[in-house]
Amino acid sequence: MDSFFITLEGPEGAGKTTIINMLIEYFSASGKKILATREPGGIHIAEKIRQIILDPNHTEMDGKTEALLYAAARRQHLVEKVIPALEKGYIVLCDRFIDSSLAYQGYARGLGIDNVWKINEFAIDGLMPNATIYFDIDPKIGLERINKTDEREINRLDLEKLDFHERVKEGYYQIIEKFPNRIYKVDASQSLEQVFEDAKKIIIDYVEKK
Ligand SMILES: Nc1ncnc2c1ncn2[C@@H]1O[C@H](COP(=O)(O)OP(=O)(O)OP(=O)(O)O)[C@@H](O)[C@H]1O
Ligand SMILES: Cc1cn([C@H]2C[C@H](O)[C@@H](COP(=O)(O)O)O2)c(=O)[nH]c1=O
Repeated sequence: MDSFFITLEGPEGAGKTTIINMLIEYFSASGKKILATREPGGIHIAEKIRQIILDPNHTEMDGKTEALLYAAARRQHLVEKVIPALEKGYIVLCDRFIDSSLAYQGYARGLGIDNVWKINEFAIDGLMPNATIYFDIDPKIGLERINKTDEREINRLDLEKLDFHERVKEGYYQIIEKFPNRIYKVDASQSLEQVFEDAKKIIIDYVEKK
């Protein structure tokens, strides 16, 4: 069976984690080999790097250090988990990947999309996602959602000003223009059921097309 590397992207609280869980339940029930994972994290070393990056007390973290730590976590996660799963024929659904670095560090943090692309080129060795689902949400609504729930801790990036989160969304829009054939946009302000239906259709259409 063909393997597929599919990433989910978007601003805070867009619904990626919730929808990934729904997709895993749906596709596992239909007998597909499917694996959910996340960035930064998904394996021991990358989860440790996640703790360092997202600790709300680490306010002194330099932007380039932040970008390099995300790229380091990405490298280890790819080598240890994503590539082996793809080699075994899995559909890998990954909550965030390189586009997060381009939007958050490259654009919103102001390091430059091209500069952040360069350090990530070294980390990913050409392994780009086959397809990416972008969850489009007004950052204000996304932040309201995460502030309302106890299911998730508020991290250092969540605590950035609204202006930063608005720039994250603008950054994603620039990346969508750069990769129009890879990135599929879903309106994440719809009901959870409709967002799930839209994301599921994108995956089914993509997997069947290949
Ligand atoms: N379409 C939706 N309508 C209403 N609430 C939603 C919707 N999607 C997600 N939520 C709720 O918003 C909160 C955040 O969702 P979730 O954790 O899935 O987002 P996320 O994209 O993974 O966020 P982050 O990347 O910031 O961790 C959860 O409480 C979830 O139940
Ligand atoms: C991979 C990646 C992530 N980020 C940011 C985006 C979020 O604010 C956090 C991760 O938290 P989540 O609840 O798991 O979404 O990290 C980033 O800035 N750059 C990246 O490359």
